[in-house]
Amino acid sequence: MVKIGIVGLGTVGTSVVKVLQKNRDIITSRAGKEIMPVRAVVKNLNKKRDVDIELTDDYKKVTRDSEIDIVVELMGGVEEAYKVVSDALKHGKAVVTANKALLAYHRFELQKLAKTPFEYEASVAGGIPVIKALRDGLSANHIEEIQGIINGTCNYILSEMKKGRDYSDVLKEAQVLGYAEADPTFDVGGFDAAHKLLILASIAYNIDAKPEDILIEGIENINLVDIEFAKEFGYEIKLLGIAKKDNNKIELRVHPTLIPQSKMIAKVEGVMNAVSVIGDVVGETMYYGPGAGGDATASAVISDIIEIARGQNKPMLGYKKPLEIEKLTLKTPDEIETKYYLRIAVNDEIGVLEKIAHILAKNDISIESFLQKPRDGFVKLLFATHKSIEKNVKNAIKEIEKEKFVIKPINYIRIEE
Ligand SMILES: NC(=O)C1=CN([C@@H]2O[C@H](COP(=O)(O)OP(=O)(O)OC[C@H]3O[C@@H](n4cnc5c(N)ncnc54)[C@H](OP(=O)(O)O)[C@@H]3O)[C@@H](O)[C@H]2O)C=CC1
Ligand SMILES: N[C@@H](CC=O)C(=O)O
Ligand code: NA
Repeated sequence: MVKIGIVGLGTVGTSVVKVLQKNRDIITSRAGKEIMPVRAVVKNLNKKRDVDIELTDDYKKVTRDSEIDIVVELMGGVEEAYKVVSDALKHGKAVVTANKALLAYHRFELQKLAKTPFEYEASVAGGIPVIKALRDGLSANHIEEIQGIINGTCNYILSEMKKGRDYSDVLKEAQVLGYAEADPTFDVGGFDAAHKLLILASIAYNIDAKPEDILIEGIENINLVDIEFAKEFGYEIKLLGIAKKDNNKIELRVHPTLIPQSKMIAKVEGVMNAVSVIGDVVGETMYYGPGAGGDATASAVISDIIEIARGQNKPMLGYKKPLEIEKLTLKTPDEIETKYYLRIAVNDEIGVLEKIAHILAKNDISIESFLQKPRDGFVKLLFATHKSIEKNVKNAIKEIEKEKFVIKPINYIRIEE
């Protein structure tokens, strides 16, 4: 028998206990042993629970109990969770976690500390086994690129906004459905997707970067005008996490992105996630499934528990020896190169277009297409650029915004084709 202690009995923890019971037959056969949840750590002992399990509010009763084999961390947060997980590792426990925020900051320290198995499938794209795909299935490949919809809450919000629904109503619904983080600004601000991207990048490239090192933009400023423009021009707007290798450099970024409707990833709706991984040997592979929610996440957490119960012990990030190839360096956000959509609201005056075109050209930005939409008393100018450098685009935006004919801050969305 394998005994587990669960730290955190919220959306995911409760589902883990329920699924271990509901699917006990198949889980026991696959693990070769019975898996028994013996105790759960919670913050509030007085809260009513949906599952019957011994409770404590002292995590050491799990991390230091000699009877417990695996500590499953499902409490969230960074420093408190780090304390719990490192205590478990120091006391010889195997660890399973769904906590991407913890891993975004501490994965390399935890890797050093872990002498016992450490699994984290649920931390990226919920129920999709993308960590196992990248760490195991694609381990013969140099990874060229990863692109993914890796936040279920944002994809749900963007999908519902297309139906004309209000942003804040949909966000509230995502919280009720158990998709959102305890603090939903992590979702809509792009930080949760960034945490996941950093985890994927560590497996793909062994790169140790922190959220502060990369470009992160959320969906808070996306509005119906952008969504309608996207539709009209054959694009969908998705929050993407992107990792791209460019010689010995790597770019990591999270931002709302215009994607042609014909692309598979553009068709991913609601809470579903999708991750495309391009390997130099295999070519493009794609993984699709539910990215958030109690049961989908529990499916991934329990797959890790089964793997440990079977006696498997793999290197945490997938590397048994130091890299033989040259270490990649991280591009600064300013160095990123992609296409951009700019929406500029201006007074309807002679010479405006010429002035804007001049500023763009001066900053080495070439226009791919252009559209002008008259509105009551002003004009909306929509530009799509050819590939341009982020720093030049930001400079051009600043310069154009200084012009008196510009009546609102300029909106921009990056394009991936
Ligand atoms: N929800 C989802 O779809 C997914 C979530 N995740 C990750 O899984 C983890 C759990 O998420 P979720 O279940 O949604 O979160 P919830 O907020 O629903 O649950 C958190 C649980 O942890 C307990 N807890 C929080 N802080 C402490 C503490 N200091 N000491 C003891 N217990 C504590 C809470 O106790 P109490 O009940 O008493 O308040 C609660 O039971 C997070 O890391 C999240 O990012 C990953 C993939 C998907
Ligand atoms: N809040 C996250 C939960 C899963 O990781 C999301 O919405 O994707
Ligand atoms: Na996963």
